Amino acid sequence: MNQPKRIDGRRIADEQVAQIAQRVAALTEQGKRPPGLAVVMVGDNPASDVYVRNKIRRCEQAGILSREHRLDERTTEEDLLGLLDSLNQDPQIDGILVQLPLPAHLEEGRILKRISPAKDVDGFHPVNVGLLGIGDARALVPCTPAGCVILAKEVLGDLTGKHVVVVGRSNIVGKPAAQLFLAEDCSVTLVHSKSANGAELARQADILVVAVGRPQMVDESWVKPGAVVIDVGINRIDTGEGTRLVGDVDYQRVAPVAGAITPVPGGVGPMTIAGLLNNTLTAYEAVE
Ligand SMILES: Nc1nc(=O)c2c([nH]1)NC[C@@H]1CN(c3ccc(C(=O)N[C@@H](CCC(=O)O)C(=O)O)cc3)C=[N+]21
Repeated sequence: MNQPKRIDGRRIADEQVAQIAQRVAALTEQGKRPPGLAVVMVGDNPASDVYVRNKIRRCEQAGILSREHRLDERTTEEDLLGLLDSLNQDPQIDGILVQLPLPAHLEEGRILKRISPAKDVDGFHPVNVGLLGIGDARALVPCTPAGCVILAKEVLGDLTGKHVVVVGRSNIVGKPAAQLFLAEDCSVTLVHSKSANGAELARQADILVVAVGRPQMVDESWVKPGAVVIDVGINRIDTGEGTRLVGDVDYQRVAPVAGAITPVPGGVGPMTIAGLLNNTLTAYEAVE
């Protein structure tokens, strides 16, 4: 394997955004409307703020129309559902994203179900979850797991027969990542907080995907020499002299063992946004 160890998610995401921008430019040059994305944010969470700004900036780079809806922290569920209904009907809007986490008084499940599956660019609606589960190509697929697959393919090429261990079983990353790698003909193991022997299972992975939300939890004892390690975590930790972003993987300890590894930042994060733009264009193409 003649590959650099550090997988440059930012560069790969830049390439994807450039490709999306070309496809969008080809549409608008024909006089067609651009694809449109609505980002809905309730309350202000400083981390969400950064992500939402990144999303808007990337939309601009790609020529995708973006609209930001910032709602007060105390917005009622009724008002939020009303906004989603109007976005579902809006002919300029192809993709709707409700930034998570939501304030506690809003029930996430009910809200995510209100987004039209055709505009569900996060891939969180039960219809899209189901389409992904049965391997239907019409599914809008969750952006972060889609980015993980692209990064693994960037290093390994065809993934057929690879053993993927996914650490974490969330609906937004772990479970859909398992489905997407299965669709690539991988063998897939899901490891989670109740697993009896997580590190031992993880050491069998050709591709280790870590999405647990615990800073630097995975060390070299979880990694088979030469494995491809994909770190989904983004945790802000206090270093004593300011804060720093770290993943769920202890990069310093794991990098010497791994065949390739994604850094944080600059790994999976930028790929998530590229996936969002890609889904917005896919949703557009389904209606135009
Ligand atoms: N409905 C919904 N969909 C999401 O996709 C969603 C969400 N809610 N809530 C929050 C998480 C988090 N997320 C990230 C996106 C980009 C970066 C990203 O671009 N990170 C950069 C920079 C990070 C930084 O500087 O803070 C990097 O890793 O290099 C990170 C995290 C999307 N999320």
